[in-house]
Amino acid sequence: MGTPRTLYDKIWDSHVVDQLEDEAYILYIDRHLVHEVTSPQAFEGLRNSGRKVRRPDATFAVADHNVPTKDIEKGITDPESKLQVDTLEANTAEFGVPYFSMTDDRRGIVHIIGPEQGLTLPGMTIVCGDSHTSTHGAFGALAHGIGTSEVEHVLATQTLVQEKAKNMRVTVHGDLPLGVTAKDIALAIIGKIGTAGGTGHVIEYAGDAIRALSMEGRMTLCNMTIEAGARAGLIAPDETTFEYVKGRPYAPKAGMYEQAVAYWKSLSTDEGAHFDKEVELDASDLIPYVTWGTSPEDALPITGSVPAPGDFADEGKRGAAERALGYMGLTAGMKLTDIEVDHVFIGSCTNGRIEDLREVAKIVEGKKVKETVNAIIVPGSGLVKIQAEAEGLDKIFEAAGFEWRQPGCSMCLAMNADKLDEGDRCASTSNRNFEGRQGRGGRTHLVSPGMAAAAAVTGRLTDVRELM
Ligand SMILES: CC(C)[C@H](C(=O)O)[C@@H](O)C(=O)O
Ligand code: SF4
Repeated sequence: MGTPRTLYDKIWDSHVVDQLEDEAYILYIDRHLVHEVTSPQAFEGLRNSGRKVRRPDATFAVADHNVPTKDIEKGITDPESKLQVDTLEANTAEFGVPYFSMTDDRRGIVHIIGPEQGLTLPGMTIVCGDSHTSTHGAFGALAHGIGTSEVEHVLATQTLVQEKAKNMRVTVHGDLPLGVTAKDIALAIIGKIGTAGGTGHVIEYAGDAIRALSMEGRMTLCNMTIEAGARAGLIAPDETTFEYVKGRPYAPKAGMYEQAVAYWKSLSTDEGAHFDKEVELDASDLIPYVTWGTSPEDALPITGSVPAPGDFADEGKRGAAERALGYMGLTAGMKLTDIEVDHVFIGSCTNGRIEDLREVAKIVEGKKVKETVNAIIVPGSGLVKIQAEAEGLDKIFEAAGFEWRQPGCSMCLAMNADKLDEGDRCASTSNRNFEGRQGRGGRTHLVSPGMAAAAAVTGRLTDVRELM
């Protein structure tokens, strides 16, 4: 028996190809996901040096950030967006990289289609030129974002130079109360440890509340791990994971699947393995969360009030709070439930999956979106859209007054036509509430899908439990 190892240690050890000097290692990459924003210079670099893509079969591309969510049949009108998507299409054709085009039903946000297609599997190393690659850690894969020069390196060599991160464990005990979701767990954790709380670490999530989460919920939680500053998030694979993966287009087929499961079962942290940092939470203490400021750590239970700068002991935090209150147009002390919204955005790689849409449908069925609110629902992929329509969810949404769109990143970061205007206030199921994130001067409150649905109906931030 060797030293007990964490799940992160195990995946790391099985992918180290070589050690360079100091702390730098060459890590083998099993899956490389590519989108249009961070890949153009990488392909250009390959072309300039006359290199090929080393493993096109381990690479997969899709356009998501710049795609319109309306009238996609008419193509992209914005010239910059069109150029980026056309460039990805041309590069994938030239280098032989598999690609779902803008008219393919299987397209969507890269972090939604990876799992959906079975491209994301337990024990893998997965990278993408995108910070929310942490999403795939929900499968017990070591998954993280990389920069464009690293995208080129991985395309050329199928390896990445990395330093090993430290181990951190976040344990969530107990059962989640009614109306509380994975999104609330994520916001509660970031509210507690801050956006630098995970810096230099890979976070493994453990505990009964995590085990009870669906794959969708686990993806939501791992997605937001990057907002806690960590390199990656991990959840050990279990029966929930194996069931989800089974039968997916790129997953191991019968025979191979059983062998794979036998291996995946070894992917958990050994008893007594060392964690450099431990955080514990009790799920039964949680209620629905919302952010009031311009950082994901500005998260509070919906029953709370907007804080005053003086509430923060740290001088830097006081200054940040003052600026955030100004930008958000909020007064210290006001109740969070008195904040009125004029937009609701439901979608993104955080909460654009089928389970999220079912949650929304449950809340809004038979109700109306408040007339002052502009509410859009953007499925995370074409397959999520098809599934939702097969279940009649689109009819429920449209009857309530939501706009039902085509898949893409959309108003999560406003690289396409879906944007907030100056001063607009939005309850959003996405992951970032930075200044200008959803459009210049736009104000974002991060919430779960149920909370977004509740805000759409009442026109203000609302405790979803009142509508259940
Ligand atoms: C455009 C892309 C590089 C970016 C990221 O890395 O996360 C985007 O997806 C985001 O969510 O801000
Ligand atoms: S949905 Fe948002 S967070 Fe996710 S990849 Fe797209 S822009 Fe980034």
